[in-house]
Amino acid sequence: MNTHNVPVVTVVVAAGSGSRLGARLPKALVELDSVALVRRAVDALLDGGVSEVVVTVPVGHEEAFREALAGTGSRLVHGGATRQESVRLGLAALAAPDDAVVLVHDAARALVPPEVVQRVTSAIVDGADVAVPVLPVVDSIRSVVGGGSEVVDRAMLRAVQTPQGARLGLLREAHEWLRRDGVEVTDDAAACEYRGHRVALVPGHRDAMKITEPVDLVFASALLAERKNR
Ligand SMILES: Nc1ccn([C@@H]2O[C@H](COP(=O)(O)OP(=O)(O)OP(=O)(O)O)[C@@H](O)[C@H]2O)c(=O)n1
Ligand SMILES: C[C@](O)(CO)[C@H](O)COP(=O)(O)O
Repeated sequence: MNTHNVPVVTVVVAAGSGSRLGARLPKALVELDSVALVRRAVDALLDGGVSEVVVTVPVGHEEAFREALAGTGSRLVHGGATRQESVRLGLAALAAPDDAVVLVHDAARALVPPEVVQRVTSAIVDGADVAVPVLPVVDSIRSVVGGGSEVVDRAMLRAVQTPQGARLGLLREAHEWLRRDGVEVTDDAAACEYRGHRVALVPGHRDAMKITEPVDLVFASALLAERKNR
């Protein structure tokens, strides 16, 4: 439920092919325990309090997405050639006012818990320009330099998840600037940072892992089974 006095809206980017997953279908339509990843992602955002949902979809799969999202009130728009382009097209399709909180979420992070959605929303309502959920890095990290490598202090590193939040007007403007300048970034926090905005970090969650390779579906299925015992 949204307890804030501004609308909270979302773009769920689902237009990728999922080449690393290697399924017959676009990745967002692949089912996890009989429910499409995109449906799980949209349901989690609705549980977290969003009121308007735009989903970017690949050309040629509109009907399958419509079926997967039946009853959610989602609007579908075609995505672009990159995630960044899909986000820009999705933002353009939202009807909410510029001061609405917008959350951009990867359909591939299908198991994001609603409390992460709420944390990101609250950070924006409380005044952050941009908010992203993060987790500490658990592996030792090396940076490849010249012919060798060197240790990086992992205490300083965080792995970034979605949803990423901002005010709708601010995020639209950031993406327009990237397009005008021909700059590619990997996420929406970096898009806002390009325009000089400050990024706030909130705690992410292991369940918001990005389903990328076939083994990730096995992990995700195990997480779902474990959730029933929580
Ligand atoms: N042109 C694109 C590319 C990606 N995405 C979305 O961005 C999210 C993160 O991308 P990723 O998980 O890397 O998905 P794919 O690009 O589909 O994967 P791959 O690189 O394995 O092809 C996904 O929900 C994906 O559907 C999108 O909407 N439009
Ligand atoms: C947005 C993201 O999921 C944050 O970790 C990530 O940057 C997407 O990158 P990808 O290369 O499109 O998977």
